Amino acid sequence: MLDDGGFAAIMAGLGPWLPDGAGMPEVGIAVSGGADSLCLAYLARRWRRAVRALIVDHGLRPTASAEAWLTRDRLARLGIAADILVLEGLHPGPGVADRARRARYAALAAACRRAGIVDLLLGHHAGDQAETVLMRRRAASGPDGLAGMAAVTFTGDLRLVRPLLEIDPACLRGTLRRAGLDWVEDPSNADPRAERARMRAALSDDPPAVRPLLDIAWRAGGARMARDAEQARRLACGVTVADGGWVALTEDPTCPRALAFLLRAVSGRDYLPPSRAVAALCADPRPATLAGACLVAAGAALRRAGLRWLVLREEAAMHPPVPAVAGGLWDGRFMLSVPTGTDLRGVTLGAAGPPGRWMPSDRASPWPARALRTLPALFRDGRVAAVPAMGICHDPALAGARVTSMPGGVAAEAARFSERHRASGPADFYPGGD
Ligand SMILES: Nc1ncnc2c1ncn2[C@@H]1O[C@H](COP(=O)(O)OP(=O)(O)OP(=O)(O)O)[C@@H](O)[C@H]1O
Repeated sequence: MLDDGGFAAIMAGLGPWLPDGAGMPEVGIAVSGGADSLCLAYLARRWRRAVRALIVDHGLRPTASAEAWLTRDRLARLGIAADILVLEGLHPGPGVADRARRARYAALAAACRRAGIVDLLLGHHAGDQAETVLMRRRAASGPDGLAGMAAVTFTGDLRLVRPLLEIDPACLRGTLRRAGLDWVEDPSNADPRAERARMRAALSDDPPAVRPLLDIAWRAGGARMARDAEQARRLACGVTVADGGWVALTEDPTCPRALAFLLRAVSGRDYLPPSRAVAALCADPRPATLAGACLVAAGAALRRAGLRWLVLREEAAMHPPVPAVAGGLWDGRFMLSVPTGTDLRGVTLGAAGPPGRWMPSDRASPWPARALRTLPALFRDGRVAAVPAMGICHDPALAGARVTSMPGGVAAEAARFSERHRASGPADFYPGGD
C-alpha cells in the first residue's frame, strides 16, 4: 500500500512543482487505464487538485476505444478531468510496440503543449525499471543503458516525472483495491513473444532479483547525472554567442541535451531536435569534422572550424527574403530596427550569401564563409546593401539600420543556456543516485 503521505514525500523529492489550487496550472498524468497509471492518478489527485489525465487510444485493439472511455469515467469519479487522444494510422505488425510508444509520446507531448502542461507524470514502477535493467544487461548495454529510466527527464518544454520507480506493482494494486477501484488489464502485457513480458515472468519467478537490479540503475544513473552535469557546465563555459546568430564552442559537444539546446537556439525553432540524431553525433562527432559534412538537425548544423565547433543555421532551412519594414522579423530570429524616416522602399531582408559579394576585400573576419553567408543582410535591387552585424553598409540611406536577435532569439537563448548550465547541469535526475 502506498498512502498519501508516502506519495507526497516522493513528490517533494521530485519538485519543484507549480502552485496548486483551482485554476492553477495543471500537472498532467499519462493514464493507460492499467493498474499502475490509474493508481498514480488516484494518488496524484489526492496530492494536488490541479491535475489532468491524458489517455491515449492507440486504436490497435477492438476494445481500445471502449477502455479509454471507461477509464475516463473512472477518472471523472475521482474528480480528474481527462482528455482522450485518439491515434490514427497505427497498424499491427512488426515493431508495433515501438511505433505505438513513439506515437504515444508524440501525442502526449503535443497535448501537454496545447494545455500548457509542463510536468507529465508516468506510471512506470519498480518492476518496469528492473525489467529495463535486465534487458539492457542482457544486451550488454554500457553504464548509461544500465541507468534504466530516470525519475525526471527534461525534454525541452516538458518534464517527464516517474514517481513510482521504487514502488512494487503489487503495492499499487493493493492501493487501488483498498480504495475500491477497478482497472483495465491489457493482454499484450503478458504476451510471451514480447521480450519485456519474458523478463517480467523471469522476475516474478525470482523476486529477490529485483532489488539488486534497481540498485544497479540508481548507481549507474547517479554516475550519468554527475557526468552530464559536468559536461554541460564545461560546454557552457566555452560558449561564445555571435551577434550574427551562431554559437562557437571550445569544448567537444559530448552532452546531447546541451547540444540539442544550442541547436534549437540557433535554429530559432520551438522544439528540440530529435534526440537520437543528437545523441549519435555526440557519441561520434567525426562526421561533422569532415570537410563539407555536418550534422543537420531541425534547422541547425554542427561543424568543425579549426579548434572550435560551430553551431550554425542550416542555410537550406533559412527563410526566403522578406520586404524590409521597421520592427519586421526575418527567419524567426532577427528583428530590423531603423531610424525614423528611413526609406525602405524596394529593400528586402534576407541571408547575406557568399561574403565575396559584399565583404570589402581589405576586411578579414574570424568566422568562416559558411557562417558569414547566414548573416542577416539588407538588399536593394537584388544587391547586398548592408550587413549590420558586420558593420558593413554600402548604401548611406541604410546607415542607421540594425538587425538584432529577437527576444528569445539565438543570443538570448544561448546566453540563458550558458548561465543556467554554468551553475548546474541539465541532467536526467536519479534521486537514488550517488
Ligand atoms: N495508452 C496510454 N495512454 C496514456 N498513457 C499511457 C498509455 N500507455 C502507457 N502510458 C503511460 O506510460 C506508462 C508506462 O507504460 P507501460 O506500457 O509500461 O504501461 P502499461 O503497462 O501499458 O499500463 P500501466 O502502467 O498503466 O499499467 C504508463 O504507466 C502510463 O503512465
